[in-house]
Amino acid sequence: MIARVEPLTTTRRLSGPFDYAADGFTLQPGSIVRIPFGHQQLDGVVVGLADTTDVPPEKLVAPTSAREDTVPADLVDLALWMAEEYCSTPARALSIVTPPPGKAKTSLWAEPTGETGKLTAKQEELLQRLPGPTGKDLPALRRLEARGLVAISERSERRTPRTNVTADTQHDLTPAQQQALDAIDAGGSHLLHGVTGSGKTEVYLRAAEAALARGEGVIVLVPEIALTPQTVARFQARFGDTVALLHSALSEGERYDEWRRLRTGEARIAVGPRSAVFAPIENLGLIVLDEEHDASYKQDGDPRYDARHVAAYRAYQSGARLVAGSATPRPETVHTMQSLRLPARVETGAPRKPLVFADEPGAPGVIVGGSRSAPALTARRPDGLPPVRILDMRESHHALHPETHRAILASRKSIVLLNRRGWSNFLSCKSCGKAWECPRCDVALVLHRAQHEIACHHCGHKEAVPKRCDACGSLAVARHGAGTERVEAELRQLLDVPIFRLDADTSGAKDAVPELLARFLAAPAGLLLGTQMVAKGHDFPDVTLGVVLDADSTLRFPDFRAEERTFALIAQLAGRAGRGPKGGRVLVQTRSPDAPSILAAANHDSEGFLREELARRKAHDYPPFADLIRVVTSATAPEPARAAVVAIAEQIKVPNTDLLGPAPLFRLRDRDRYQLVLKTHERGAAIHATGEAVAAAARDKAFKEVNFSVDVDPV
Ligand SMILES: Nc1ncnc2c1ncn2[C@@H]1O[C@H](COP(=O)(O)OP(=O)(O)OP(=O)(O)O)[C@@H](O)[C@H]1O
Ligand SMILES: [Zn+2]
Repeated sequence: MIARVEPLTTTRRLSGPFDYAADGFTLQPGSIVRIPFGHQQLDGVVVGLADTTDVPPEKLVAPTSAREDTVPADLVDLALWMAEEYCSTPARALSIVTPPPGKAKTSLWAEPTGETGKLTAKQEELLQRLPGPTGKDLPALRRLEARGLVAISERSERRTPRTNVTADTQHDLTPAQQQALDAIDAGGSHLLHGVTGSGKTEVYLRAAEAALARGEGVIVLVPEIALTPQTVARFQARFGDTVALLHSALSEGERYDEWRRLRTGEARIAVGPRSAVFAPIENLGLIVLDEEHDASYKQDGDPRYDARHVAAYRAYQSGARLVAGSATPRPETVHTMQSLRLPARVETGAPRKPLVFADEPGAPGVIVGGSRSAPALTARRPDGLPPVRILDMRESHHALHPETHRAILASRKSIVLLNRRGWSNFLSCKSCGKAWECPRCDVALVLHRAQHEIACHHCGHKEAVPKRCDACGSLAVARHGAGTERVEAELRQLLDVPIFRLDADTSGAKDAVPELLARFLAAPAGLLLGTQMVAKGHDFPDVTLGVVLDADSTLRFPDFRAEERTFALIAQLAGRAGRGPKGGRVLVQTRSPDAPSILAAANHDSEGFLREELARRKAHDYPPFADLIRVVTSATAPEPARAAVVAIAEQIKVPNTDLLGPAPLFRLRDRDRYQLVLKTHERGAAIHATGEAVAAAARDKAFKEVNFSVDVDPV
């Protein structure tokens, strides 16, 4: 018997599989073997078995060992598909689906056999506490074992990840929820397009229950575990130990045990971020993609897979149902999946009353683009969503609009979003104009006052805050813009309620984020301030005010997704306010008060936004009407990177495909970069041609120093 093995290496220069003699091993596709490879020993994954080989017998060698844990065969197929789909290599794709390192932890366990005998009082007591772990009583228990009174065996011991425990409250479904559930149960792929707080999670829970009842397994994908502790807790509360958690913050032992529990079928629901799409679940019946618009579903390293696309393939491969849920779905998803609508919030507790704020006599209403004197409209929206007011900041020189200022003072509990961390975005010299830039990347350094440093948000470079300009010696250094750190300091002057700041600077330690979210949830009064992290799916019923500062910051990125991101961020933040019986409202500060994405978000009009956005995409031939593939080359000097991308561009000849570029990108981590973008109507052919062209360039000795990265469906 011959095993075809892909050695797990990261180089692009090697193309397997390679044949090994499999006699003496019980191997199957998905077995993991240690193999001699040239002068080294490597791990490899068996991708197929054969009876014959072209390798001459004297050269044919055998693996040195095989691991007990194996990759399910369908995940081997999935990885090989992914290698092609993302212009990666089989080895890189396979290394994503292999089991985590580690092994089961075992301990000794004692049980009474039912035999009786003469016992001392101490021994009597010992028997009373069984069955249980032997612990420090092992010697005494061994003596009882010798007399046949006790049986001692080795048991594997689960290392359980720590999570928030919540009580389970099962609701009777609303008619809209029931209709959605029925459609999901009937099979196929669906987009659950429900406004924020419409009870999407309850629909996922019921769909999962139905899958379990059919004997099927479930995968639930969430953006980031730390930011979605409530969703995770609700699955655990409903389904207990049949839920396994898969994410990177687990210890090695926990990760191994959770993987193993899924592999053996002891656990049947995997919950986790994007990599949980590779959970080893047999007879998969349902994949849930919560907050499907979230950018974290895209993997940054090679292969640059998109868990949403992989989930769709895996659902197709296994015949599983697929549910992608969001209040702000991507245009792509709306275009390709059948939509189920949850048009209104579920009423929780007493019916929501219109909120009257101290600064605003009379009823608040939906006032878009209005000033403080604009007449208040209706008392509350029929869909239960909070009214949103846009505040024009074009004339303002302060971080907070006077109305925002008053509203924050009047609100017990609020959330403020500013999608920029640090104190100020950049520093410049007032006399010579020098701007402080990263020495390794072409970007400005951001001031972090608490750390007394200026830092690069791309590579992590840090230096001391300059006291004078090193170009002209001037002492006048200007600080431009405001980030979360600065706004926090300003708010502290203003407020006597606790301020919880949530951004990449405050969320470093393990468990810091869920702990901060739990403290904010429990606090009777407080203000949660932070970057987009504050706009995720949190459910804080007593938040009555949501504020977005500098709402057009995401619009200023030159990217066809700028509108989509802006709309989603504002609508999601708005969705955090007014979820309880007290209701609430939202203020959006912006210098682009007429931007369609901002107006649509202020009206909670995702249908209108999607209609216009899809029309715009169609007019400009962007996804979902065309596919994009991005190739980036980088090197420590501009010329090799440029020459390599030109060589690739020259080799790609695909009909119905435009090449945009090559064009230089900004320098990153001391590497000069060039990019080429393919815009294509022949997805398969374009991927294939790109893969070939990049592989050829990677093999070319002239480009030995060049790194290549291919991004299919960049986000
Ligand atoms: N049928 C129901 N009856 C009463 N309450 C419900 C019902 N369904 C869900 N809820 C409650 O309504 C609240 C909002 O639901 P949930 O968090 O599932 O909304 P969501 O659509 O997932 O929101 P988001 O998009 O903001 O994440 C939760 O507290 C949930 O327990
Ligand atoms: Zn840098």
